[in-house]
Amino acid sequence: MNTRSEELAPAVRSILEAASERSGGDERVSVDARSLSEAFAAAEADGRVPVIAEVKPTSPTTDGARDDDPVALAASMVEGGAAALSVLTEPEHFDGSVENLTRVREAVDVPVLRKDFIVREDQLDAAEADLVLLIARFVGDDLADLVEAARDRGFQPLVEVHTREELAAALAAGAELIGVNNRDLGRLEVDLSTFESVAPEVPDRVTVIAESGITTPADARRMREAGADGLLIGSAIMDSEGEDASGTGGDVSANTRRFTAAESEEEV
Ligand SMILES: O=P(O)(O)OC[C@@H](O)[C@@H](O)c1c[nH]c2ccccc12
Repeated sequence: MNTRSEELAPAVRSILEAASERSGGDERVSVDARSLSEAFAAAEADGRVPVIAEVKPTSPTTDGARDDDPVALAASMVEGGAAALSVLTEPEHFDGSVENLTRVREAVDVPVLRKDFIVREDQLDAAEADLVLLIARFVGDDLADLVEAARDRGFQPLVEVHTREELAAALAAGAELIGVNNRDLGRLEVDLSTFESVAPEVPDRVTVIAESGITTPADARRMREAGADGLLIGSAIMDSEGEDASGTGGDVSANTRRFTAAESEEEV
């Protein structure tokens, strides 16, 4: 593994240590995946911004945790127009679980991404999902093998990058779905100009998703103008803070709608 661990934030180092020790599934999974590109096309046809809404109970950069039922959260996200969902399965730092993912996927009919720190092939077998995240920086030279291993099982691999170098590695590994993470895993800081500088290098045939730090509808429009086919949004949708008298700040469905409706006339 080529993780350049000396450049990683301590929280991320601890996440990776835990990930390398986590066991995978006993049996190889075989999934019949729901297509992300079809889900994005359906959202576009309907005038919705294609949003992957993320069920993330907590994270190293979040204060507090949300302990609502993940299935109820997922249903609200779909009601708010989310084209797809992302479910954290990392247990130690994000309060996620494979069980949450499985229950959510059974309850909705949109594609579901498994969000975790996969570093070995057997870890792909821990759960069925439509998409799996592979983080270029953490898998290093194993990227092409993991992309292939994921496809062999029926998953659509989403390869996460943060720099142009990682983008080049993702393309060389045959990635067709690429997420540009605006969060730097070294300092854990978010900068939306990351997407703006990396996205122009992505070939048209590749689907590109802007990840992290999208907190307002204006941010969503900014990422779309920079070429995002879809947006991955967690905290701003999960947020129960900022609840106003009408309670809308904590309403996951309304929070989702703010982003899916960011390009429509009646945007609020
Ligand atoms: O909560 P945000 O800033 O909207 O970010 C969502 C998502 O991009 C973020 O959770 C994320 C991006 N890449 C990851 C890798 C692992 C865990 C989490 C992530």
